[in-house]
Amino acid sequence: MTESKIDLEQQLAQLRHTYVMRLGQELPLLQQGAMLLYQLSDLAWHDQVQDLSAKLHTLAGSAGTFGLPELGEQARQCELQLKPWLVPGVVVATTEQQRLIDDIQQLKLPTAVAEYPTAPVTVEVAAAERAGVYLLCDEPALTEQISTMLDIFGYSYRHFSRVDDIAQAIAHKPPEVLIVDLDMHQTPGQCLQRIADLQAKQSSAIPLLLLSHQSDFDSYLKAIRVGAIGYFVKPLNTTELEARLRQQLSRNEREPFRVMLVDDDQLLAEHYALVLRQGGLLVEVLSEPALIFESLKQFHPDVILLDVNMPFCSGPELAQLVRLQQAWLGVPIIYLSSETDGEQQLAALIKAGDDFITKPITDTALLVAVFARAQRARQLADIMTRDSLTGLLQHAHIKERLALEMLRAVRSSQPVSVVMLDIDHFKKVNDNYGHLIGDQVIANLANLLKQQLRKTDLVGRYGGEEFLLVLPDCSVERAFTLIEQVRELFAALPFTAAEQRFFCSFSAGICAATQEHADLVIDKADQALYRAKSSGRNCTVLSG
Ligand SMILES: Nc1nc2c(ncn2[C@@H]2O[C@H](COP(=O)(O)OP(=O)(O)OP(=O)(O)O)[C@@H](O)[C@H]2O)c(=O)[nH]1
Repeated sequence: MTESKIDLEQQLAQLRHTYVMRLGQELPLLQQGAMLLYQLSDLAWHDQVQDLSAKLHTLAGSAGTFGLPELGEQARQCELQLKPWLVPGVVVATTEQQRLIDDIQQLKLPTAVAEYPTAPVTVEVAAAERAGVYLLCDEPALTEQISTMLDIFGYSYRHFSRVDDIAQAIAHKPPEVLIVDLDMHQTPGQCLQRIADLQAKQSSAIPLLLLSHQSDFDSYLKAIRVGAIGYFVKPLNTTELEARLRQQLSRNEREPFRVMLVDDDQLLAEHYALVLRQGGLLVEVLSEPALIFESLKQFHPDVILLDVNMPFCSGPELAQLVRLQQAWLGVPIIYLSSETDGEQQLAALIKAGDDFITKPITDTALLVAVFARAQRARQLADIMTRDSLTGLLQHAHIKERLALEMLRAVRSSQPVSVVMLDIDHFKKVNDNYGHLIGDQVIANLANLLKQQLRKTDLVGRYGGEEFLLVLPDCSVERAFTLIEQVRELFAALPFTAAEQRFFCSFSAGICAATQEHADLVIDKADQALYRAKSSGRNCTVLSG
C-alpha cells in the first residue's frame, strides 16, 4: 500500500471518528426535540417539525458516507414520514406522532462501529513505469512515414515488424502508446487476436492506436474491444495520428481539474475534499457562501459542487447567484445532496444548476462522477475557445490571454515575448495541392508549436496561416533561439500530396511585451514579421 493511501485512510478514519463523536451528542438532542412535539401546538409545533426534518435530512445524507448506512436509511425513513407534516395547517393524529417519535428513539449508533471501508480510489499506472511509443508495422513506406513524423516531433519510440518481437518487448516494459498496422501479413482478425492476447496480460490496457484500410462498423467495434483509443483509416493522415498521440501522452501533464465544494457541514466537506484530492483533483472548500464571487475569481473551477440545504442561503439560491454573472455561465453546477425526492430535485434544477449527485455516495462513485463532469466541462470550454482545425486558442482568446500575461508580467517583473508567425507562400500550397493539404500543413505547424513550446506558453491561431505566440518568462533572445529551432524543424518536415513530396517554411517576427496596450505589441511583432518576409522569408526577425 502506498504511503499516500495509508495517509488518506488515516485522515478519513479521523474524520469518521469526529463524526461519530458529534453524532453521540446530536442524536440525544434530536430525540429530545422529537419528544417536544407532544407539548407544542400551532406555529411552535410547525417550527419544530421543520427543524426535525432538516436534521433528519442531514443525517440521512451523511451517515452513509461515514460508514453508517443503516442509520442513514433509518433517518431517511423518518424524514419521509415527516414530510407531509411540513404543509402549513396540517393536522397529525397523535398515533402517527407517537410512531414517528418511537422511530426517532430507535436511531442509535451501533455499539461496535465497523472499521472504515478502504476507499478504492483508483490511480492510473504512472507514465514513468512505461516506455514511450511502440510501433508495429511491416510495410516499409508506411513505417518510414510514421517514423519521420515521430522523429520530427521528438517522440521516443521503437519499431517492430514482428508480433513476437513486440510481445517480448511489452513483457519487459509496456509502452505508453502502441501503434499497430492491422494490415500486416496476417489478416486483420489474426493481428487483432494477438493484440487482444497481449492486452489480456496487462494489469491495465495499453492505449492503442490502430491503422487499417477497413472502415466498417464491425472493424471499429472489434478495435475498441481490444482497447483502441484511436482508429485511422488509410491513407494515413500523420497529422491526425500525431495529434491523437500527443493528446494521449500529455494526459499526465494536463492541469488537474478544479472543483469548488460548497457545504455547510464541514466534516462532510472535508471528507469529500480528501477523496477528490486523492483522485488528483484540486479542491477548494467554501463554507461561507457570501464569499463565492471572490473564490470563483481566484480559483476558476471547472465544476461547482453545491449542497442543497444550507442555512441562510440554499444551494439553488447560490446557483442562481453564480448564474447572474456572465463569466461563470459555462461552469457546471452539480448539487451534492441527500434530496431523493425527484420533484424537489427538478425544482432545484429549474432554478439553476445542471445535475444531481445523491448522498450518501461511495468514495469511488463520487470521484468518478465529479471527474467525468469536470473532464466534459473542460472539453466544452476548450471547444468554445479553441480553433477546430488546430486546437489552438482563437483570435479573440489569444489576444485576451496576451493582455492577462502582460498584467502578470508587470506584477512579477518577468519578461514576456510575443511572436507573430506566418507560413510562407501558403497560397501556392493551396493552389498546387488543394485546400485540404493546405489545412494539413496548418495543423502540422500547430502540433509542432504545441510540442516544442512549454506548457505555460500560449499559442493562438491569429488568422488563416498566421499564428500568435505569447511566451511568459522568456526574453526576446531566448524566444529567438527557440523559434529558430522550430523554424528549422518545420522546414525539414516532409508533406505528401498525390505521391509528391514537398516542404514548407514560415517567417516570424518577435518583440518584447512592454507596458503598452496589447494591440501595439502585436503591431510591433507584425512589423518584424513583415521585415522577415521582405528579407527573403524562412527567417526570424527581432523587433527594434
Ligand atoms: N487551406 C487553407 N488555406 C487558408 C486558410 N486560411 C487562409 N488560407 C489561405 O492562405 C493564403 C494566404 O495567402 P497570402 O496572404 O497571399 O500569403 P502567402 O501566399 O502565404 O504569401 P506570404 O505570406 O507573403 O509568404 C490564401 O490563399 C488563403 O486563402 C485555411 O484555413 N486553410
